[in-house]
Amino acid sequence: MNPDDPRFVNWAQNLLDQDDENLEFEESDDDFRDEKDVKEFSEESFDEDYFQNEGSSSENSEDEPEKVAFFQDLPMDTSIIDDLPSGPLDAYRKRVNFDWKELKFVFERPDLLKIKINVWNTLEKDPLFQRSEEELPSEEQKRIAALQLEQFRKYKFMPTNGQKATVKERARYLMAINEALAASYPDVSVKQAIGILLFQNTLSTLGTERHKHIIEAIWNRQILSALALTEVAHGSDARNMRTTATYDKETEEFVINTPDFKAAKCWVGNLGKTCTMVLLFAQLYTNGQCHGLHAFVVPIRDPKTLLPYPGIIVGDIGEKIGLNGIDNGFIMFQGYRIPRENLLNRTADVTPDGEYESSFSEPGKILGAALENLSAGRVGIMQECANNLISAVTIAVRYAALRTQFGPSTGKELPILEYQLHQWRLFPYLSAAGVIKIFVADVAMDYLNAVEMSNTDTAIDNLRETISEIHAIISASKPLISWTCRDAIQECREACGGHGYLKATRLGELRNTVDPCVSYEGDNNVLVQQTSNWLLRQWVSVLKTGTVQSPLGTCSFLIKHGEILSSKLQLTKVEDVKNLDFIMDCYRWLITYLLQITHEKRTRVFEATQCKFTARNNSQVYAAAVLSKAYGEYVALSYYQARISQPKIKKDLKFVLVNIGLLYGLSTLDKHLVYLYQGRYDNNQPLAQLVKDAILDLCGVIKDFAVPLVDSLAPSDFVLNSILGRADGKLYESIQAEFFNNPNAMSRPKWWREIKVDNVPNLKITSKL
Ligand SMILES: Cc1cc2nc3c(=O)[nH]c(=O)nc-3n(C[C@H](O)[C@H](O)[C@H](O)COP(=O)(O)OP(=O)(O)OC[C@H]3O[C@@H](n4cnc5c(N)ncnc54)[C@H](O)[C@@H]3O)c2cc1C
Repeated sequence: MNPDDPRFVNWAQNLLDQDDENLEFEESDDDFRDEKDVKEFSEESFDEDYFQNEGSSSENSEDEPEKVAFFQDLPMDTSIIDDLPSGPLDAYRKRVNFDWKELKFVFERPDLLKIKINVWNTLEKDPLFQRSEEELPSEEQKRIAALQLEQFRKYKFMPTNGQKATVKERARYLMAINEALAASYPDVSVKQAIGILLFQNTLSTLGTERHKHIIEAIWNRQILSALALTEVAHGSDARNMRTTATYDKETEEFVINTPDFKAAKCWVGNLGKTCTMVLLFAQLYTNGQCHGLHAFVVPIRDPKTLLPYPGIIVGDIGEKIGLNGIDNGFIMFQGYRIPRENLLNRTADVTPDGEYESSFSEPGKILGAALENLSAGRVGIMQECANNLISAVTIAVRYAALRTQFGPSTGKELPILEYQLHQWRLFPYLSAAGVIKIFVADVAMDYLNAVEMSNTDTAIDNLRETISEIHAIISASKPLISWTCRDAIQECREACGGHGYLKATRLGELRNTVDPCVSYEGDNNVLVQQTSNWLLRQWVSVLKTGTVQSPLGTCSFLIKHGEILSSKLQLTKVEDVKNLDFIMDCYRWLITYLLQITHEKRTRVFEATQCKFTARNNSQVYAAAVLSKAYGEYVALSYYQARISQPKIKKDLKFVLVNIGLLYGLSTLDKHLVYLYQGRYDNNQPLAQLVKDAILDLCGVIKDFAVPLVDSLAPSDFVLNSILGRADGKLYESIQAEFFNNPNAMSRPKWWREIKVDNVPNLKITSKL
């Protein structure tokens, strides 16, 4: 395998289970299904307890495993970070004693930051990556993004020690390179993710020896691909997709057909204009029998001419709300033939004479491959959204520190950052940015560990349970983070007032880039159901056997469910709630309570309808959906708490980290208070009031370090690319430059004659002198 092999991202699209057979709320181990379903690499592999083995259930202690900070021992050379230019933001920067560069190394692993800085410095100098002043037509955006991708592929960003590093470390380096690209050129990053990284990853996990030459061609820059799952009439519901690949034993080929327009593959990135090959998901038929969705490599355009081959109708879907550098396309096949070998056959194959054969020997490895296929792209989205969230809050906080409005007396205006209402709007998102940045970095390592474990030949305890738990974590986290980022960007736009609406702030681009993240790689509202189903299985297990399968410890507390649900709050003062342990206790109670009411509701609906499908669907609102959200927040906070508890973190930095952890925790908990009252956890204590008082106290504390905090989170000005977010604080200078220098700012419009009014009385003011 190529040493640059990125085993970290995948675009295996949304093989989401919506089957009524798939409801596991009562019995979790008597509903095994046949092997076929697993081999289709659907989320169902996780949704069902195929691999649940009673003997291997981990009887966890309530103590959660220690999550080790993995980079505190790396050399922290702050000289790799440029100093910030002096300017009006210094007034806030001088309020703190901590070194913002040292804080940056809590948020970013030094070696990964170095890689990212190298990417950004290289792109900043490259003429092809200079940004246009004007809005370009979408065709031109596509041309430039395609050229930029070609150029990006030529750079060697992998550090020299990368060749010697483990597969997991190389994957982490590649994630950093991709993160750097996504933060600065999202269109190019998505094109690369789909066209190269995810394609290569799927070939590695679902393909075999016979596909190695295709992987080599990818690395030799001879192929750009697309991943085609979604159809016009079906996205989340992959099982009902209707594109077929029917085996013809006479010619030893598959014949691909699109029955009608509703079954056309669509929204597929790179498909519109640029890719030459497609990774196609189609229903496999042999001898008249359907074997479900399988993956095929399908050449669609002649690489020399970029013209489609006969038997294909392919095109671009047209202009989108954003990301117009990407050519999202549609495709229909009319009796289109591909060789038998183009089936990705790691888990099932078709013999030359048309027999369907499955190989089901290593379920742990297959589940690991499924995790890699389904989750890699989601982890990429989590990183991308974390960085976009940081960009948005950086712009809004720097603007708020510079923008003055009103004041206690004439001539004494206050920066809007000083207003409590403004702090309350922005700081929960600023805190979320810090918490999520750390959470994503650490959960990505756990994800890579699980993938690595599934690729080793030695038997590993709890591997299946670990993989299922990682899948549950990611299925809650991708929605949590993309929704948080979406909401944050809108609040930041509004927090910058009218100027925030200028294109040159970049808030609009950020908004449009993050927007589809809630839909692709698993629609958020569908994806969170994976998490609640996993949690419900743990709940059933704990009720029946007193055990849970939670090797990472994210729900091992359920073993004490009785004690948790009977506990009551004892609160007297605001300091009682300004405590991370208190917040974590509240979350443990909340998750346990939500599990109880969700399970009761699901059981009630099932008893009334005898339909698992209805029971699952009618226990989402005010139950399973909230449960997944609360679990996602809890997991994010527990990773964060584990990291900031590292003794090596300096006291002054810890002060910042603890306060933002508290604000994030309390402001998310604030939205769930109704459940804490409904379940009588508060026992008539003044919980709501104390939480609100604490939030406002924390806003007042964070105000004084908000600017250096964003300095430690923010990328360089080149990456941020916002006239309101510049590190030098030259706010009005950059607004003036934008007004004065925008193309045609002061020229008379070419079409002035069309609006000219004749016979206007002479109203010109003339001087009396
Ligand atoms: C910018 C962009 C790029 C994309 N790139 C690709 C690509 O490269 N390749 C590819 O194959 N696809 C791609 N897609 C498609 C994307 O993967 C799908 O849009 C996504 O899977 C959602 O499917 P859908 O659009 O059919 O929505 P649907 O599944 O029809 O969902 C519509 C709405 O119904 C809700 N819903 C559905 N089922 C349920 C349920 N059981 N309970 C409650 N609510 C439900 C969903 O939450 C959603 O809000 C892309 C999409 C976008 C926007």
